[in-house]
Amino acid sequence: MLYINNISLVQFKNYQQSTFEFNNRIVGITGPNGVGKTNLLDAIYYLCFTKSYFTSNETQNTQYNTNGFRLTGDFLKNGHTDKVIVMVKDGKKEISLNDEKYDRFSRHLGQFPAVMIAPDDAEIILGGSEDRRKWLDSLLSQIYPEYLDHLIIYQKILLQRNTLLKNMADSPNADQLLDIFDLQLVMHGQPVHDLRKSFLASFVPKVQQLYDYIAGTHETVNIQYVSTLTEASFSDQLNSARFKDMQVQRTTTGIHRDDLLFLLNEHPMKASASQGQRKSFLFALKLAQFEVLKVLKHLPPLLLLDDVFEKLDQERISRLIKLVAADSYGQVFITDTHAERLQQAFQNISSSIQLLAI
Ligand SMILES: Nc1ncnc2c1ncn2[C@@H]1O[C@H](COP(=O)(O)OP(=O)(O)OP(=O)(O)O)[C@@H](O)[C@H]1O
Repeated sequence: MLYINNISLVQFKNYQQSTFEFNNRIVGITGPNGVGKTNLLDAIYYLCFTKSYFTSNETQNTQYNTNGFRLTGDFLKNGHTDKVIVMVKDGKKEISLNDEKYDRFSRHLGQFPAVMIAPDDAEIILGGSEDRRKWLDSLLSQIYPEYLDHLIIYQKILLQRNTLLKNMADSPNADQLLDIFDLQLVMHGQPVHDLRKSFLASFVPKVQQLYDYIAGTHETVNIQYVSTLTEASFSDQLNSARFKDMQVQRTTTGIHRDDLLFLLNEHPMKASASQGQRKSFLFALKLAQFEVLKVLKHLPPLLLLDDVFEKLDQERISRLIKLVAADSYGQVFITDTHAERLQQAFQNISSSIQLLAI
């Protein structure tokens, strides 16, 4: 099991200096709008992921008019206590586990798995292809370490290739260089494509199952993987697009253009699904992600649920609460402006909840 027992926040967003003790598997965080409920969830997320869920700009995480923040959390993982400390000062970040500093933060990733579900996640459906790739990349990087390695190299080569395309006139051996870049793009892009494809094929049935449960009815959901690499071999595509790439001065084909098409009853969700249906789908997507991580990490991740009650009808809320209260889930944090609503929802299923009023 994975639990966080307590957390201390110093100069993190609106928290000057606060400590919270968590003594239950289900923790409700309540209080009026703007009091810092989401910020507290984000602080927990930060300790697990070495970054905020919402922004990579540390100035936004640091309390106004201060030059840094500190987060400390005591985790209980399979019977052992682990202390994680994050310190950000004057733009410099240090992270330690049990007083040992990390030289690479990526080593921390996956040790304390967590899944956040927040209202801004709607961007995964409504935003651009970049939002969907970001979600998929973050998930697959946690599952397959080699995925992140390929992706980082691919992006580096892509940048170099695009720079070359912009400076063709100054590069006498541009064609040879492009040949080398293309080989490397294929070498690192193809495995990313293959992992995205095989993962989604096994992931969609899980999402469908969870969607049906939350919605309480069957509506077909699907995730189509849209990639130029499915149409022809990547190296052929790079070859045939080379002239065009030179004209537009960027790489027009490859996994950096991939997208996911979310469908509800075979119609694009972005255009036709209601807000409640979209939200139910996002829950299904994130809870399927939770299940995948749980199997892989051999323990249930922390589940951080922000503003879950908005836009869901009573029936869907009840089913969701019943699901996350089940023993197969680990520690769950839920924010809500209404303490009574939260308490009632868990009382209805005879589940205990710690209510933390901020
Ligand atoms: N860097 C910062 N320094 C100080 N305060 C900040 C900083 N960033 C955000 N805040 C404050 O944090 C508050 C927002 O907190 P948060 O989003 O956690 O609220 P919430 O309780 O989740 O609200 P809601 O119920 O509306 O979702 C705002 O009052 C905002 O002014």
